[in-house]
Amino acid sequence: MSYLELKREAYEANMELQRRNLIIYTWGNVSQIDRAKGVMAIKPSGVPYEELLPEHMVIVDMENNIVEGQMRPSSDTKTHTHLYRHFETIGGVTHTHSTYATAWAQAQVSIPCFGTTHADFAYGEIPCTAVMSDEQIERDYEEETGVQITDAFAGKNPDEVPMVIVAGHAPFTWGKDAAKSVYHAVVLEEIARMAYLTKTLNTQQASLKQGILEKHYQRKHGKNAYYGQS
Ligand SMILES: O=C(CO)[C@@H](O)[C@H](O)COP(=O)(O)O
Repeated sequence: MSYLELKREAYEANMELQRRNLIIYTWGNVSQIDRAKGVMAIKPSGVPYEELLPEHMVIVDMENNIVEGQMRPSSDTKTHTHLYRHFETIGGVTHTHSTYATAWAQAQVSIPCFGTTHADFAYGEIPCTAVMSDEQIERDYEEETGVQITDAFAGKNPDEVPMVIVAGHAPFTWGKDAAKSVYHAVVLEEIARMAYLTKTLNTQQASLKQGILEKHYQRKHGKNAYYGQS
């Protein structure tokens, strides 16, 4: 894929985020990697989506060096590259401050799997990362955000749970490409909203036990259903 094509795909995914109403002003960002070239295209920092153009996307290598681009890459660049270096099957990363997923992140609570809608897309709970130490924050907040995410996925398969909420911050999602990572961001926001409403209904948690929901995930993904492709 040429840099132009990579920029175009990352650009289209960023615009889909806005079309899906997951963006306020310049919040959030989407990237896509070209693993053969060892670079990603990512949204430039602080540019309103209404003014964004494909040529504004910044090409960055996995050591966070700007390879091509006139603008400063997203302030979350180091988190994106950390995820690409550690989750070797992913091709796209999305970060938003979408309301319900961010509320769970601020509450520092993992999102339980209450039903099959959630289980269609994630195996078990959607983890919330541990709270970062002051030393981590002072050292390098964005890189350490990536560390907190990969630590939260120790023993987990990122293809089975293509989403996470970062304690005190907001969600990150991923997928086989930028478009799929945006799809997972939209799904996560709806799952987070449903889970919040389920909790506020203050009913005894439904009798659906986790085992049934995890079997539901395996049944759906085992049949390689559309949403089974991460
Ligand atoms: O999480 C944050 C800031 O806390 C970012 O997502 C900003 O909301 C967007 O930053 P840029 O991508 O424009 O640098």
